[in-house]
Amino acid sequence: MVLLFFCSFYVTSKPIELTDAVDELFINKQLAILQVTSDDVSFEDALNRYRQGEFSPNHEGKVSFGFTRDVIWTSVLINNASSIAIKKVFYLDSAWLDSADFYFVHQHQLVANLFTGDTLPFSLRRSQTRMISEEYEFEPGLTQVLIRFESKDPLLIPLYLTTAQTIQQNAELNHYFYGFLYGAFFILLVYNIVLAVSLKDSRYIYYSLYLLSFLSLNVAYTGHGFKVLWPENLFVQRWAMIFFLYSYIIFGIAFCFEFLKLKTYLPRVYRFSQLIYAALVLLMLAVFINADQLLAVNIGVGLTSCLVVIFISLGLLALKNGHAMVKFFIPAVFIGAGGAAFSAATTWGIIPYNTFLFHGIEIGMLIEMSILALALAFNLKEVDKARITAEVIAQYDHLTGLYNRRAFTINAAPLWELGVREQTPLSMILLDIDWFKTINDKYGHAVGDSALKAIAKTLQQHIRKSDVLARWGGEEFIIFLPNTSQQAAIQLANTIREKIASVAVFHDGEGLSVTASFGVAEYHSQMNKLEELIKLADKALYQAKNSGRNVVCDFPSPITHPSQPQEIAQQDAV
Ligand SMILES: Nc1nc2c(ncn2[C@@H]2O[C@H](COP(=O)(O)OP(=O)(O)OP(=O)(O)O)[C@@H](O)[C@H]2O)c(=O)[nH]1
Repeated sequence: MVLLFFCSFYVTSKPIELTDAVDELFINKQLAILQVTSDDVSFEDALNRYRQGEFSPNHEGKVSFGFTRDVIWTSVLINNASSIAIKKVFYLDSAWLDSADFYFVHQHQLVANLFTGDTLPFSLRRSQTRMISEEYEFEPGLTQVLIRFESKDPLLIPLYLTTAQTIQQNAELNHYFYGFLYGAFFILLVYNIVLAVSLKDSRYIYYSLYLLSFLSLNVAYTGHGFKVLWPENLFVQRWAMIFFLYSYIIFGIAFCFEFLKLKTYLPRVYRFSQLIYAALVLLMLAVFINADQLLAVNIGVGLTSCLVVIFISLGLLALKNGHAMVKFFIPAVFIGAGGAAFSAATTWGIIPYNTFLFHGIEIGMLIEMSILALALAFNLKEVDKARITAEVIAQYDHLTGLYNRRAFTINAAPLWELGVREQTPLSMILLDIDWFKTINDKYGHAVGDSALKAIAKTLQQHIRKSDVLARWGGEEFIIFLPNTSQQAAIQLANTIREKIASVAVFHDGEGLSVTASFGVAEYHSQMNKLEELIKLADKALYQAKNSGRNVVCDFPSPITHPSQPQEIAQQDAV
């Protein structure tokens, strides 16, 4: 019996020498494995089968056994060549195993059996590490450790022989890593929720939900949830990860559809979007009602691997149809969903397990989320630019490029207020092209437009930077002159009047002369509003029109000249 026992050690693997072992040793290669379909193989059966040589060596260090209802029995031999007991910890770099049951055989006796896993409330675990672990004190001599693994989640058993101190040191590094990761995700989340609320743009809402579901999924599958948020609740521990996995898929697709603006760029796919959402929600309901945890995770992880293909295909199609923002989307999802696909594939056992690949989803998603946030910020900049352009356009008259009536009021008001407060002279010139209807009727609207542009240019050339010039109406212009007396305004009006009359507007090679009539008014202390000054200038303009046109009339202050406007100069009209 003893001979058989030692022979079987020889067949499977060599013992791990504790006195030589480094602080943290990855021991999957030293495991001997028996995969059984029924879970009624007892410890004694497993030990017998080990002794009969039914366990196979795991020389390649296989970690992932994929989605299986099988039970995995593993055996590892530990030799303590010293004369004192040595404490070591079996540490699984996985947080979602249903059960990991350890049986310690020393000198042909079962000396300890320790059960752990997700089927126990977290508080009942002897070892309170986030990942599954079990501490044991190895007596001098050879100990065989048989471990039974079972899970309704992917069967992933990256097994380390380590020490409590090393776990503590690693935990600190982990705290930094997850502190950074969750901090970064949290900032992105808050930033996008604020944008979603303030801009009422559905893309930011779906982005926030996509981000939140990934964050929740990560909290669940890394074991943070079980350790901190629901340590007693086995039901939540069983279903939270699956729920968040499906939420991540559904909101990922919803965000993709919104970001790619399917309605505009891929209308054919858009027609099916409601159907796709409904199908995904129904699928989620079905897997929960069916209550088959393993099947649910299997389908979920499968869909996660498909997301990268769906995202990139739709992205390329949208790009082809002219959606410029996709230049951000494609690299982002390539990295993010690509990382998720690698994590899924390594979990599934399609590609060999590697801790970097397993955490690919976290790094990938962080990069993806940052690029997408950048894209949304870029979009914000574009929206802002468009808003500013619209605002600028709304201020100017498109034909002459001068301020319009609204912009005139906005720009003149503060100068008016300042002048009134400081009691400096303020003047207004209102001018109207003479016989403009006749010009339009006789030479056409295009010639009328050229006249308007030529006059606008003349006006611009004669005013000061501090004056406010605008197109007041159809063929009317207005100039507000701060710090200008009526006398100076009249002088300027006459200069402009003469200049307008001398500027030729061409029609079929023939130059036409255009004239304008001017009304000038000055602020006086009984005025309260800018409009009152404009009204006076308008009265003076009316007088100018009645006085034969191509003249400047002023409206003297009622204090010195109580009633009639005065004609200053007159020339023949067109
Ligand atoms: N070409 C052109 N014509 C315009 C524009 N805006 C207004 N008008 C024309 O300007 C003309 C103004 O005519 P009226 O108000 O009768 O004035 P008027 O012919 O200049 O006569 P008086 O002002 O009394 O000298 C109308 O025929 C309008 O159609 C424009 O942007 N372009």
